[in-house]
Amino acid sequence: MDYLAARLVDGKLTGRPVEESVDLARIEKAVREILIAVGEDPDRDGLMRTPARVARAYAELFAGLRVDPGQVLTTAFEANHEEMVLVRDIEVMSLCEHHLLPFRGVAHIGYIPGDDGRITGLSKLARLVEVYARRPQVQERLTSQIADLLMERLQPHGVIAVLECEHMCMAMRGIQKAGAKTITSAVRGLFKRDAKSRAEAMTLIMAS
Ligand SMILES: Nc1nc2c(ncn2[C@@H]2O[C@H](COP(=O)(O)OP(=O)(O)OP(=O)(O)O)[C@@H](O)[C@H]2O)c(=O)[nH]1
Ligand SMILES: [Zn+2]
Repeated sequence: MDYLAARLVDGKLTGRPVEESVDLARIEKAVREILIAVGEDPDRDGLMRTPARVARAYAELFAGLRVDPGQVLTTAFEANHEEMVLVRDIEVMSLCEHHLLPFRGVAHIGYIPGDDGRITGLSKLARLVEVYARRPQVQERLTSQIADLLMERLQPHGVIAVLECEHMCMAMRGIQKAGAKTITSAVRGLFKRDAKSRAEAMTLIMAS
């Protein structure tokens, strides 16, 4: 099942399409207005169905607003693993909340399991990124939300989240600097207290 075309209810994915929970008609109306405002003819052939398409696209792109991120981390295993777990290069695609233009790049997420050795499924880290990324975002908040939820739900010794993204609002418009990468990090627990652990994680993250 396509995760983004579904909703999490009580920790289970339901087949309910995200379209059901956004006001498609209202988005359509707004997009039609935008087309008129920029000097286009919303009734010409190529644009006739655009407001409806954009509405469906937004329903998908903002699907994370209607998903409880905590539900993503319900699967945890007792593994007695006490060393760092790090998943690198998780694809990130989001929309900046200032311009509603995309920013994209990668996330690297690491954690050191807590005393109970509890770990989560690796895919859950990517799902967590997805839930928070599919909302109007700023990269800093996206980064800290990921770290904070992992700390809260997994109760590990520490979490580190590093995101490297390119923002289309800096590339396509405004200052027009394509290729500039923004790197944000959120360190929690042991990674914050212990420079050696943090350096070890950063070395693994930055290794190509
Ligand atoms: N900190 C942060 N800034 C962001 C992010 N995404 C976009 N921005 C910035 O948000 C700022 C909004 O600035 P404003 O001056 O209010 O808007 P603007 O006139 O469109 O700004 P310019 O992009 O400089 O033309 C810009 O500097 C963007 O580069 C993000 O994820 N984090
Ligand atoms: Zn922006």
